[in-house]
Amino acid sequence: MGRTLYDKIWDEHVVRSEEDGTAVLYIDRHLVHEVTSPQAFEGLREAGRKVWRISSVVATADHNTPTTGWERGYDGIEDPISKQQVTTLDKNIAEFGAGAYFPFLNKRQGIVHVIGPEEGATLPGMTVVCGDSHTSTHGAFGALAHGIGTSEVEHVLATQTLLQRKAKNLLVQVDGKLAPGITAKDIVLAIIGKIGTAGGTGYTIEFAGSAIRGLTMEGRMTVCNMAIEAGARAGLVAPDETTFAYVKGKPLAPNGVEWDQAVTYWRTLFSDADAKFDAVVKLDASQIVPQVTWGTSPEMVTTVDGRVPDPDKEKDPNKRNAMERALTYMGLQPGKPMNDIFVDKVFIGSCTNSRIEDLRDAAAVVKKLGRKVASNVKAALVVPGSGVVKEQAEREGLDKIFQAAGFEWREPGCSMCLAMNADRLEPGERCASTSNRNFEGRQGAGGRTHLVSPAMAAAAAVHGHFVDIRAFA
Ligand SMILES: CC(C)[C@H](C(=O)O)[C@@H](O)C(=O)O
Ligand code: SF4
Repeated sequence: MGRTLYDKIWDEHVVRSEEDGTAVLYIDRHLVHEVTSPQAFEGLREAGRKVWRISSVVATADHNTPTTGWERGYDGIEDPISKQQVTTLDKNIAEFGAGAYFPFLNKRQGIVHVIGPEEGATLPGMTVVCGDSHTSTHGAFGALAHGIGTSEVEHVLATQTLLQRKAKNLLVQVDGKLAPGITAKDIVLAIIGKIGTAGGTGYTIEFAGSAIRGLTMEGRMTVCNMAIEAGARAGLVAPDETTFAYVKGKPLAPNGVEWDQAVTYWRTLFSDADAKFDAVVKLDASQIVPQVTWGTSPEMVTTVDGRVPDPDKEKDPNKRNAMERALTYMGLQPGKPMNDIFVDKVFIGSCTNSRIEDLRDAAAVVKKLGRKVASNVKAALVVPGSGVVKEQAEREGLDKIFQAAGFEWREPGCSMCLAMNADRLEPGERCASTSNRNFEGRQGAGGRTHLVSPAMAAAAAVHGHFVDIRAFA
């Protein structure tokens, strides 16, 4: 019988299977950041163990790094705990080693899920892990990428393997042509709106169909990034010419004869025509409208031309309660048109949407509208995902477009995606954000997050409220 892409990568990496279904998987790439690695390195130290395969480790500091004040060096990290996390990673890498390390202030530093692919550290067919739930991002390359916990980080460092149970196969098939202005972010929010945040629980999702094929690598990464918000630990897109073109020439990618051999293998990485999926979900891309979340979970999402839903119309009492609570937290009334929601801050960044294409999308909207950030918007941040993205954007003059319109052009990092550094929302502040999570307090205690695409965030910044970008896309 045919195998799915997931089955193929899984089979290729099983070192040993137990009768109860657990398997020992070999791990090819281990991405490391400062939040989930300190105890893992400490564990190795205490046990007197070394890292099994140093070259597999690619590390960076991203969650706790500030996005301003880099000229002050480490003194620019105001918060002592943040500073300690960043310097602890420096020390651990100095002691244990890494295949590549991009520390704070390094030109190639950035969000771990942006720099992995950018450095060619993420390749098709690999098993990739990181102590971070959004490791699913790397599945865009046809790599089996799992987020893991700190104790598993230690286990992988020490043994190069991970204990896993095989998930079921879910195919999410998105066919058809997207309307102008509709992006990968809208696709994935629409998927989550349809299947819910538990829809992918217990599955590895393969995203397929002509609309997924038509996405760039940046777009595919946006989709796979949010597979975890759909409940799946891993998302996949089969590698193809778009993938190979992106990977070719990246610093850690194979070259010469090894490149040819790699591509020959990568071309075998697809789900066979007779492969069996445990579940299939289909979406028509042409029907997807710009998405905006209204609540405190990514599944609480609607279209920009829609209205805040009414809990009274929900029959399921649990759902009704969750909706009521979300609306209270978000300070929204049922029935309010989404495009009447005014925002206090705008955040364009995060491992979902901080790559060059995302910044181009946002800048294009700013340029087209020819307006400045609206007076009710206290701050509009543009935070490139890495130093490499930042440099590329500056070469293209995107920084000038943003700055001329009143946006702040920042240094790379996780920034306002989560309140672990200086960038955050104040209680009650409402934000149009290109990130991936909108639960209570995510961007700062009492902060209110609306998840949108970069183009939608840029349009909200200059209008001061959500607008349907299809009107000028
Ligand atoms: C800090 C880290 C462990 C966390 C994650 O696992 O995803 C963070 O990146 C997030 O997005 O919430
Ligand atoms: S950008 Fe946000 S979602 Fe991504 S790794 Fe950083 S904190 Fe997590």
